[in-house]
Amino acid sequence: MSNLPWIIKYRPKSLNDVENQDDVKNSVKEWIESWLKGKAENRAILLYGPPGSGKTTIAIAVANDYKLELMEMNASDNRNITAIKNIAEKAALSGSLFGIRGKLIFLDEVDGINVKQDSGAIPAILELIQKSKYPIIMAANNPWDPSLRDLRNATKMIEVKKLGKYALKRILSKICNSEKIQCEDEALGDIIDISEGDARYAINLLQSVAEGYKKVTETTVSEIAKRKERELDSFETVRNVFWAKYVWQAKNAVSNSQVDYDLLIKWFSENIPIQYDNLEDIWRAYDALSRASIFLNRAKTSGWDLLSYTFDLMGPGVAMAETEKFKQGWKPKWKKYQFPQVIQMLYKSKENRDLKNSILEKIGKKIHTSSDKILNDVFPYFIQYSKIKEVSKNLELTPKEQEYLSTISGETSSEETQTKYTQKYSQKKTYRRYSSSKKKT
Ligand SMILES: Nc1ncnc2c1ncn2[C@@H]1O[C@H](COP(=O)(O)OP(=O)(O)OP(=O)(O)O)[C@@H](O)[C@H]1O
Repeated sequence: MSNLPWIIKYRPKSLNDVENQDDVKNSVKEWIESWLKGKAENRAILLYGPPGSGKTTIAIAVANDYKLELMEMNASDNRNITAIKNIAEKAALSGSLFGIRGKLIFLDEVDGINVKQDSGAIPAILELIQKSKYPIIMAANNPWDPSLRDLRNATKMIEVKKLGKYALKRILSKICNSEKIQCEDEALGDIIDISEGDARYAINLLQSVAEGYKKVTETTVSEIAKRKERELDSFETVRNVFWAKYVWQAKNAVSNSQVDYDLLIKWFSENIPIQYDNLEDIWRAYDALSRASIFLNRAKTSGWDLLSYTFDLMGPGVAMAETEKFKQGWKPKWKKYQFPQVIQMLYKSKENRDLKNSILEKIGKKIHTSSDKILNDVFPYFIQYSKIKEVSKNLELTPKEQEYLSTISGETSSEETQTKYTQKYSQKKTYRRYSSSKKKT
């Protein structure tokens, strides 16, 4: 349970728990009750409104309240068209027989249907609406595309407005209480402002701050919000891919990402073993990622049209590596993602290089010699024989430079230092041999 994303853990089970949206709840209740009595004017309803306003939540709550089995499907995934046709066939035949639990069909994201690619999708849904003996709820963010005209005409349209500040505050405060986390009022206010009425975004942000910092304060929220451009986008891309249930979701996540492609590969590489537990899933995900990397390199040299293969492999390839995803009842697992270690190491080594150069410069100034000469002729002996405390004062070394010196010298016995140096030196030689042999070939 603790691994569940909060948007799932705290999704209202009943319409009574859905915050605000009273008009929507009343219209939906009225419609479903008339449906169940066989008196509905409209065979389907279309809930439309901005992301995270509660459309899916309302559909799930209706199914729970009226004890209907929810058949949820994403309309914009073209693999589902055949499934929709099958449901249309079955739904036409079965009907709600006495004693058999009724069903509620939920078609999400009907505005994501690519009419050019899936010309059969809208007719299949229209047929489903006509034939179905079960009620149908559809959801869309933007239902006003001309291609959706027939769907609009075949349904009762219900607008779901974005959530107001008070409703969001109640949702977030309840979560803070249940999770027993310290949440400052002002910090919740900031999360609400940033989220602009999107409950999913607000809850995800709250979870990121709470898991990252334990306390939800104005400072910790602004830390995460400040990093949004730089880091959260990587976190979000990775999360959206791992949580994608459909191929198109995973592909959208990578193709809309602001993160540099090479960097994104490193993010996935770091987090695949964190997200997936099954060894075979991990193997499949790395296999796809390594191919994504090959295509990225080819795209750089042979032409950027190859980039779409990188997207396919890095997004859907990694996302669909998890076999559990294809089973009934799969839910995404919340994992705490990690910044790529390899980049941290690069930062660290750059920082170390800068420290070393500045020490070389300081020694050079004292003995009037170039940094290059110091590096080759003086530095090895300097580390081995000098007393860091003494030279630090003389050279006016900063605390970081002193720390660097003591780390590389290890403040060890000269014998140990010498062994270290010999090893380092022979590594350097090996590297030189390797690079010169590479040049020759
Ligand atoms: N009115 C609400 N009351 C309580 N929680 C809500 C409400 N609306 C949304 N939420 C929370 O926000 C999460 C996201 O909402 P939901 O998935 O229903 O949005 P949506 O409108 O279907 O979004 P999208 O258009 O992106 O599919 C839910 O899991 C739920 O936890």
